[in-house]
Amino acid sequence: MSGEPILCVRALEKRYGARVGCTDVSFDVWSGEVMAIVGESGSGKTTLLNCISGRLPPSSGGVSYRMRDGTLRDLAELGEAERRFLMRTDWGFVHQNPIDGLRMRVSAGANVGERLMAVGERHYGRIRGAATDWLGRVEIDAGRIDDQPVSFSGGMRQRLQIARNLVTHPRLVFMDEPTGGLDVSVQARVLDLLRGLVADLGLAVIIVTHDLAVARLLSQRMMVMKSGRVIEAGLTDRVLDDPRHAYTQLLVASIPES
Ligand SMILES: Nc1ncnc2c1ncn2[C@@H]1O[C@H](COP(=O)(O)OP(=O)(O)OP(=O)(O)O)[C@@H](O)[C@H]1O
Repeated sequence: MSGEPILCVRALEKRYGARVGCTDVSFDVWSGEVMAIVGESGSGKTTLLNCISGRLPPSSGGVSYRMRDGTLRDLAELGEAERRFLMRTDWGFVHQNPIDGLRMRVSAGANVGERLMAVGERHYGRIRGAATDWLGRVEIDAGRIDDQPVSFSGGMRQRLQIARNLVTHPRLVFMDEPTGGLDVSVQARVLDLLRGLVADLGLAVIIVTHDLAVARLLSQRMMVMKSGRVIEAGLTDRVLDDPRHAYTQLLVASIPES
């Protein structure tokens, strides 16, 4: 983590009519760091993630992203084609439910290969080779390359969704409760895998989770949200070991002893 931030969020607010989704949120993210956004249901995590990933227009405030050429661009000023290109190439989005991030009726290999084709790769052998390589990296047997994800377990589907996102070497990946829908034993394996890949690839990651154990395992920094606001932010170990805000203390105290 060095140099200039890859993402800058300033005074971001999203309202749904009179209801506040999130408000007064400002932070930066650097390459190679994982930032967790934690908080209870309804605290505004998903709203914030959707605003900063360009999926939802903020009511006010802004988000800027550092392009590969080093320029910092205001997302609101990008054209639709530029925004779509970013989403296909530089960014990834891992959904809680793999069904939202995969095409369930095309093969696993095509799910991975499709993202490569979207960035201009046309050579069948190279696409197949990259898909095989990525299935291996997410610990899916290469023999399943022609199977559709409908025949996969929940954990395999999630690992396939991760491969589909990472094959284009994105620089920034958004994750919305990536292990939320999985059994505990399966969660551990997916978390382990994510941790290794994020470190290997030097990705910037913004991950939404209500699970402080997931934040502890994956993130270096975290933000705690309550009623749409960030009430505490800092290094993950500091926030979890020495929470300053009464609400964070409550959240930390409610983690079951293992
Ligand atoms: N489409 C919507 N229309 C109206 N209000 C909404 C909408 N989406 C979210 N909200 C409200 O905005 C606030 C923040 O919700 P949000 O879904 O961002 O929280 P969250 O922390 O992600 O919760 P969860 O973990 O349950 O998804 C809540 O009060 C919610 O009711």
